[in-house]
Amino acid sequence: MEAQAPLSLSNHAIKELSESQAFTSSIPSNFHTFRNSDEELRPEDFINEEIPIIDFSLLIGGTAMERSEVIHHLCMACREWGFFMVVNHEIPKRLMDEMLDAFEKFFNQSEEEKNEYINKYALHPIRYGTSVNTHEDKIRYWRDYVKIFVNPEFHSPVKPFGFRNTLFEYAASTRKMGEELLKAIWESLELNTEDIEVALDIKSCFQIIIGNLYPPCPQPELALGLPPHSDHGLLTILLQNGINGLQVKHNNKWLHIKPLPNVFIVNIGDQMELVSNGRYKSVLHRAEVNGKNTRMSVATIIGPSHEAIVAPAPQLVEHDHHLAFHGMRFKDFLEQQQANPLKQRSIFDLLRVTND
Ligand SMILES: O=C(O)CCC(=O)C(=O)O
Ligand SMILES: [Fe+2]
Repeated sequence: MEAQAPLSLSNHAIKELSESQAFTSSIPSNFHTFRNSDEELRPEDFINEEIPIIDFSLLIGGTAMERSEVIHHLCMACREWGFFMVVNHEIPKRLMDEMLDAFEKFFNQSEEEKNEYINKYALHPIRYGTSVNTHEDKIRYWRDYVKIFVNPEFHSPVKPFGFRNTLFEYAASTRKMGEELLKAIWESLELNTEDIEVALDIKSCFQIIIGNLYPPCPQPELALGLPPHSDHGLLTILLQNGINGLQVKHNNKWLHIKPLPNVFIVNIGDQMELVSNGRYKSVLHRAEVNGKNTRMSVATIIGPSHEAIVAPAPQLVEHDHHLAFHGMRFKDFLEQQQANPLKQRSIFDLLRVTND
């Protein structure tokens, strides 16, 4: 089948493109992504049974013994996997559904309404767009998104009706869960819990909520929704609408992660790898698209405060006799990461301490 010519419009929503029927059988050539044949997955590469499961209720309401078992399990999950599933969390199913529904209504607005939030500046508090970084990327991705900063200052689009209230409640609930998980992860590194505030200024944590929309794609084997990347923060809490698409790299192999009802996937981000002196790995992941269904995800990224200079915890450096990374002010890290094309982990790799 002949490929369509590259699509030159700089910000053309994938949703409208998918619905326009302009590309019913083949997609524009600038959406073609390169994948090695060993990166192709087989259906049997679903591995949910093996992914570590963290029972949140035991972390906050269990006996001392139960809590310490969960923390032990978290240590293994963060070191060997970089991600885990969270079950028995306190976020109501009703709120999870309402959040997905609110984002769906956001994307269902007219292009004119959504385009109000197109913004070039990487740290603008509300940014709607397509692909990853429309102005920088040569390859385009089959994804529309809206990124909203919700803490320490809360922002929200005014429309659609009810979006703001749902976002506010969802942001507060995921932040609470994120803070509990962060404290537990800190403990799993055998660091003093009081030091977490000094190191990361969690009270003013920088929290972003990203709504991702991946409409049906006529050639899903050629396109990607999101290329391989790691997340910039400390933790990402991912909610999905029940459609497959998330893949993570584990032991050098891409694996499918099936979305399960009422379960969050949590992954370690770059700042956690940094502060843990490289003990905990910020995992590479990507999003596939499919030919039939619209996939949606809501990623909540919890980071340190903008002003925190994030560096490996001194106790870990001393214990390991090795400094794995240079420190950097989180805001500077973000500015660079968000303004550049998403190339695996390029900004993060610049902070790695090398011996030459
Ligand atoms: O849609 C997904 O499953 C992944 C989303 C993601 O990785 C992100 O927004 O950073
Ligand atoms: Fe991500």
